Amino acid sequence: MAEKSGLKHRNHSQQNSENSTFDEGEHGVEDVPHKKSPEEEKALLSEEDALSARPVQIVVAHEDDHAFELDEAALERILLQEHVRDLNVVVVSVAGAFRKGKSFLLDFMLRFMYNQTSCSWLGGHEEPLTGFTWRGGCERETTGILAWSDVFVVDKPDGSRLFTEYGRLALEEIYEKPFQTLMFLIRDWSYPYEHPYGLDGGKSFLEKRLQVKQNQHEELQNVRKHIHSCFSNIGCFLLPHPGLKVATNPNFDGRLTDIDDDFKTELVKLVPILLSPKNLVEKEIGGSKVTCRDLVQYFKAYMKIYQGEELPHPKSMLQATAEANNLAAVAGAKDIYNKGMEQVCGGDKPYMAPDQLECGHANLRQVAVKHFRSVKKMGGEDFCRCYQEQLEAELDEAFTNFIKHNDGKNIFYAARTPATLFAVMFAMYVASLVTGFLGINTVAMVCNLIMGVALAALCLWAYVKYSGEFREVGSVIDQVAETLWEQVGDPGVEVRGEEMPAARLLIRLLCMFCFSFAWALSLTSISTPHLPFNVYIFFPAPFRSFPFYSLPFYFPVSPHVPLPAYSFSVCSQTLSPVLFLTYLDVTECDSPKPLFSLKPEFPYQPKMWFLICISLWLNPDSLPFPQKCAPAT
Ligand SMILES: Nc1nc2c(ncn2[C@@H]2O[C@H](COP(=O)(O)OP(=O)(O)OP(=O)(O)O)[C@@H](O)[C@H]2O)c(=O)[nH]1
Repeated sequence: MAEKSGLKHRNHSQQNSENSTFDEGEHGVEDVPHKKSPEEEKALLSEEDALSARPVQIVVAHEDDHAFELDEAALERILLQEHVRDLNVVVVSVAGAFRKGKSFLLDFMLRFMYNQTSCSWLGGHEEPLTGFTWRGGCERETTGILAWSDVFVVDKPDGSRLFTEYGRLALEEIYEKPFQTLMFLIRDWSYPYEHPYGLDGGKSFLEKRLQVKQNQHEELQNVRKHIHSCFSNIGCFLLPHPGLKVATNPNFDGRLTDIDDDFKTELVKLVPILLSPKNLVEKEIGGSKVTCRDLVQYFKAYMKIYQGEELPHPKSMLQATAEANNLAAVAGAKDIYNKGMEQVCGGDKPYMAPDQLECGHANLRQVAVKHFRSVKKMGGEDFCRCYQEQLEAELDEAFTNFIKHNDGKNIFYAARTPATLFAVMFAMYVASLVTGFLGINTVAMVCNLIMGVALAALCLWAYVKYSGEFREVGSVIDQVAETLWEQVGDPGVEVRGEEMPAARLLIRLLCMFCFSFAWALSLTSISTPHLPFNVYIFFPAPFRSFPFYSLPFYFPVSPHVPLPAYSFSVCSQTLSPVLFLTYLDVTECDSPKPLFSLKPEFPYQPKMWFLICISLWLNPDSLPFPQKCAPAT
């Protein structure tokens, strides 16, 4: 294979090399996919487009280690453009040994594609030839494979009834032939008196050359016998010599005035034979038309088998074709699924219920798999089943991304991380209080430490969300919180006969804590200053007149008595979650005080009431309703 490099420029510094012929050879392949749709035809045909378009290196040849590398991104930029990727592709390749004038010919083909509606597509007499880089001299110019960056969109005529009928009858035959059209182009043809220039002369010449003779080497005989069974259509074109200026003048830049008339006359016949819409042949592999998107898969598959030092075995080529064939069907089916899902829950669609999303996924998955199965593929049933499994796995993976995307639109989902971190902080706070109270200071310290870490994580997370920086750190925090949520959420905890995940319970408790704390702060307190430390017990307003108010607070408050001993519920069973906050202030008193005093100490706290509102909103059924309360005696 060979070559095209550099952008649109030309090097005329070297002289043209010795005469050579166009033929199929082991060197040089340059591919130009072609297409057209009516709306875009005009735009595409404009000269401006031609100026912005350029050759793109899609296969890079590493000459040192004799390896080829596919530039997937470059190929995808060309073939996966929105307006062409699903259209059937026509591939026009010019292959031949180096220095044979492939780029030169391709540049005339480009002129035709950009100006095919005009009869003077060949160009101005003094106009230098541009497009693929070409030059004179004996050193090779192009390496690897280049493709033209513009994909031409062409409306193929339907053809006459006869043509379709022929196509139908020939279908079976075409299916069996792996390749479509092969055109031998013989340049510098010097014997027009034996075989005239052009297609007819080429045909008679080729027939003679492809005759099988007994005295030929067996291998030559085999090539001649098999070539017709490989290609649906074989042709030959005899092109005259372009003239001495083309071949020997180092300053020749492709202008028509320097090219012989005979050559130009035949060129004007040759290019439309190859490129006029009615002559274009859509690429078919295994009997199915290949789209631009499929072509990407074929490139990838074939490049894999060309990695080795040796030419690939025909069997591995067939396998690569079957592989690419299936991969192309997978890509097509995935595209159907993705487009469908975009309609269902795309970026501009609002959050949707998970079960509806699941339902949409199930339907589209079925459609995609059906499409995959309906596409004609090579490799047999077992081979195809592997790819169907791959497709199903990829669709399921895509679905998990759609779920994430959908969840991202749910503001409550977004609040999961801070809620989890907040719950951790709260749990650690309570644990440190209890363990500290019990004198297990090491554990209390660890709990405090975890609380500090959770707080730091919460602040960091808030910063990441606000600034959009350190997103990786943010996603790690999200992941840890998610895991915690799932881990804690898994084991169900029964609360009032209701199965409740532990995470939800934790949040519920948190709400209750906020509520009670806020409530208590705004109410009456009792202090017990006769003790070595103050004890504040806050009662909600509705219970202010209850008899136990007058009880002497003579609790054996000591660091060895667990905190829950000081907490008590006065509500009936129906309102069990009512929580009275016992707040212990362990600062020592300076002087002896009366046994206890009853005084409204805390001013009204607006912020706390705000918290109550939030608690109510988040979890209304966990809140106490004092008016219904039947206090315990
Ligand atoms: N004799 C002759 N020379 C030609 C013909 N067509 C092009 N040339 C000349 O051949 C030389 C090589 O042309 P290129 O188009 O660069 O050839 P290429 O096959 O692309 O070469 P590489 O990029 O090295 O593979 C140039 O000087 C052309 O002017 C032809 O039909 N006959």
